[in-house]
Amino acid sequence: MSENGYASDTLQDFTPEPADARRVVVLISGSGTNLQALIDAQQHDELGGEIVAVISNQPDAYGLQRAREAGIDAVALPHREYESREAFDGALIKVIERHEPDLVVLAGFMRILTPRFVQRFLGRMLNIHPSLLPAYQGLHTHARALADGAVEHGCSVHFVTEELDGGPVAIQAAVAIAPDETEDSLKAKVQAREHLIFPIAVRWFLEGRLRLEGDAATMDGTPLPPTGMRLSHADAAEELDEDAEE
Ligand SMILES: Nc1nc2c(c(=O)[nH]1)N[C@@H](CN(C=O)c1ccc(C(=O)N[C@@H](CCC(=O)O)C(=O)O)cc1)CN2
Ligand SMILES: NCC(=O)N[C@@H]1O[C@H](COP(=O)([O-])[O-])[C@@H](O)[C@H]1O
Repeated sequence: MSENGYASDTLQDFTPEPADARRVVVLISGSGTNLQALIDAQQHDELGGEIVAVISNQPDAYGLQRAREAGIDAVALPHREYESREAFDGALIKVIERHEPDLVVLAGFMRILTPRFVQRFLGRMLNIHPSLLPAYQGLHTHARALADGAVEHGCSVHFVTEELDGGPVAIQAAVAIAPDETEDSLKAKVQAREHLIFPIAVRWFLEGRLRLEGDAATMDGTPLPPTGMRLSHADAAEELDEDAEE
């Protein structure tokens, strides 16, 4: 019996895992600027875990080079070498599970994942999407927002579910669309925000603060609204600075 009267076997171990014990696998398809933001956060002890592997369905993705330069296991798994989406996802599951992740991160991963894959990692898989979900699910979000004459756009970090870009949102950041905005200038604005909110979302998940509970994302046990938490540029910078001071 412990001093406080509880049978020792009823006491849970509340000691959080050390940050370096929390393992992250990142899936990419391209340039990897979001991956780089995660790598940079890790190197400044702001990620709350360690990226143990980067996997790309595109063998020539520059993000694989970013991983190698950071000393991270970089794996090319060309989806075109598989006869079906299910076969590719099956191979992808095996590669991921070899690295025993606590979290799978989609950082510009451009393949729709099968229900089997999603169910395997449900609740521990986050995606960054270049719109203010639920607006503009799918592809070509910047061009669509411009074509609609939208005055606001942005990005969302969400839990991945079977519904494409329909999972519960954790964090959003918004940008204003200028009258003379181009697709390239809008993409640059949005990506600058992505590089701030994605590392924050990953860290909050690895710390156990951000979770998927049923159909809702929760933060410190409180359900989030369908559009998650809206972080301003100042909020995000402060969140990262605070961490840097710890
Ligand atoms: N089941 C899910 N799979 C994926 C999700 C999700 O929420 N549920 N998020 C996407 C990421 N994504 C947008 O954020 C996205 C990626 C890819 C596509 C898409 O249409 N892909 C095509 C191929 C396109 C190409 O190669 O350029 C396809 O897979 O046939 C839409 C949205 C990741 N997966
Ligand atoms: N629907 C998925 C999608 O469009 N994702 C988007 O791909 C880009 C990848 O850039 P990166 O490779 O430089 O991180 C990011 O802007 C991300 O929001």
